[in-house]
Amino acid sequence: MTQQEQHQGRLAFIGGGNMAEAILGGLLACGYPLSQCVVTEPIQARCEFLQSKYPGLQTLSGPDANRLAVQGSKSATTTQSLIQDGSIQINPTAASTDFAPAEVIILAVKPQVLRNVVIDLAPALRALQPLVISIAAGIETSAIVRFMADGVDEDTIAAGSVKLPPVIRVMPNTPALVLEGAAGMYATADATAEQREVAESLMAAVSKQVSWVETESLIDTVTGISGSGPAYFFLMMEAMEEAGVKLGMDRATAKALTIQTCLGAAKMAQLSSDDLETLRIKVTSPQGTTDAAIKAFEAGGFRDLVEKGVTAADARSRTLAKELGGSKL
Ligand SMILES: O=C(O)[C@@H]1CCC=N1
Repeated sequence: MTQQEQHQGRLAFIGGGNMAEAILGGLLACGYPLSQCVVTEPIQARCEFLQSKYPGLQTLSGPDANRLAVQGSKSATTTQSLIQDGSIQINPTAASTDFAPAEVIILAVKPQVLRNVVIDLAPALRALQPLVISIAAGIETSAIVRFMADGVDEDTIAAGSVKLPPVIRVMPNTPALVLEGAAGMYATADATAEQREVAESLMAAVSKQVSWVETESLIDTVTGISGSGPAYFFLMMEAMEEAGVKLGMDRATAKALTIQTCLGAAKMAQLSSDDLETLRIKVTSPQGTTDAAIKAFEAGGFRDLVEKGVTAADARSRTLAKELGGSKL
């Protein structure tokens, strides 16, 4: 989807943390109209930070903030009375103080609070049918659908007289903060091709790699690879920096060489037509220095260890789904 074609509808971020900020920042950098965005965030200081970073951004706090962001306000008088009774705090200098209903909702709250947030929004979501995009780790679309159906009996849902909005689940990663994200996406069957495209174009603003998965359980694997993955590379870089220091190098030099090596290797891997193994072999002269290092890594079970790490993250994502999306909650 080109920038001209990019969806520019009313967008509500529910939660204004790091990932919401990354996605918002990327969209604004791509020309998404600021006046079409609203961010809800319970911490007032965080709202002020976002307002100063993105002048004119509409932020909402207070008990009615999420509902107002999703369903809009019937009139300026209604908004005024919500402000007066303390139900919401708005940015009065925002580019837009008109609260039209949102077409796309990005659920960017912590997984632990997602259930209550969605249940609170359920009537508005059912009435307005926005596209719902969740970036919460470990919460399955079926749980989100169940939260959206809160208060409606199963027979009514099954009969189709109450419709639930489609849900697209995304696992982004923190390099989105520097527009270098990698994201995995999964859509429920009722999401249309156009809605998938809208979600993809929003995520592509901050992610160089966007991959759809056909089964939702693969989102747990995306979490194990790219969601948690930046931390694995940071760990590897920490260890390399430390090794350099132990061998007598100053920390700043060891750090700078490590970071550039990581970046350079990633760029080669991305641009080269060689596979990863071939690239490794090309650096490794027989009986040379790299050969010595690789043998030490292999002897220490490096590949097994990496597999164990990725598998542990994947398993934790599945457990979170049970803990946070379970019907008991
Ligand atoms: O560690 C976590 O739970 C989240 C999910 C992926 C990255 N961070």
